Amino acid sequence: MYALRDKEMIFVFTGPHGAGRKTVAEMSGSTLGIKQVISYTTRPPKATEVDGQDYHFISPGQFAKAQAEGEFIEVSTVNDHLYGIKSKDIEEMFQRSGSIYLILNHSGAETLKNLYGDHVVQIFIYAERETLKQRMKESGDSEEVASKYLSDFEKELAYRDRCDHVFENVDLAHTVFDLTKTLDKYLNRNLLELD
Ligand SMILES: Nc1nc2c(ncn2[C@@H]2O[C@H](COP(=O)(O)OP(=O)(O)O)[C@@H](O)[C@H]2O)c(=O)[nH]1
Ligand SMILES: Nc1ncnc2c1ncn2[C@@H]1O[C@H](COP(=O)(O)OP(=O)(O)O)[C@@H](O)[C@H]1O
Repeated sequence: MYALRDKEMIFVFTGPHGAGRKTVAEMSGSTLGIKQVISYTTRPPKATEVDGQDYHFISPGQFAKAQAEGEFIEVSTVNDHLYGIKSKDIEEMFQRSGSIYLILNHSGAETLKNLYGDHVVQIFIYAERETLKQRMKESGDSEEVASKYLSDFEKELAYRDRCDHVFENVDLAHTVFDLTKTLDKYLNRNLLELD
C-alpha cells in the first residue's frame, strides 16, 4: 500500500447516485488543481462516457486477473457490476497532484478511511429522493433505471453521519462555492504545516 506523506490528502466524495458528486467534485477539483483517481469497472460505458476519463472500462476477465494479482486496494459490487481502485493509480496520481479525489459508494469510502485514516476527508453530497428522481427523469432515464439507482438510496444516505462534511446539492453554484472553500481549508492547512 502506498504510504502517504504528511501533506497528502484524499478527498472521497460519497452519497446517493445522481446527487451530483461527480459534477461538483470535477468543478471544485479543477479550481483547486486536485486530480481524480479513476476507477475500473466491468459495467458497460454509457453513450456519453469516455474510457479512461469516466472509468477504465474492462472485461470481467481482466478485472478478475487484476484482482487475483492484488492490484486493487478496494473492490465493490454495485448493480451486479464490479468496481475497483488500483493502488498504483493512487501512487501515480500523487506524483502529479499534491492531493487527490475519488467518487465512491459508502463501502469504498469506508475502506479508504480505514486504510488511510486522517489523510481521508469524507464528503457527503446528497439531494432529496424526489429531487434525484426528477433529475433522472429530466436526463432521460427510464422509470426502471431510476428505481434501480434509487434502490440504494437509503443505504447510501445512512453513511452521511460518518462523513466529515455534508452538502445538500440543490443549487449547483452554491454547492461548488461552499465545497471549494471547505477543500481549500484542508489544502492551506497543509501548506501552513509545512512552514
Ligand atoms: N467502492 C467503490 N465504489 C465505486 C467505485 N467506482 C465507482 N463507485 C461508485 O459505485 C457506484 C456505481 O454506480 P454507477 O451506476 O456506475 O454510477 P455512476 O458512475 O455514478 O454513473 C457509484 O456510487 C460510484 O460512485 C470504486 O472503485 N469503488
Ligand atoms: N445542483 C444541481 N441541480 C440540478 N442538476 C444537477 C445538480 N448537480 C448535478 N446535477 C445533474 O445531476 C446529474 C447527476 O450528477 P452526477 O454528478 O453524475 O451525480 P453522481 O456522480 O452523484 O451520480 C447530472 O446530469 C448533473 O448534471
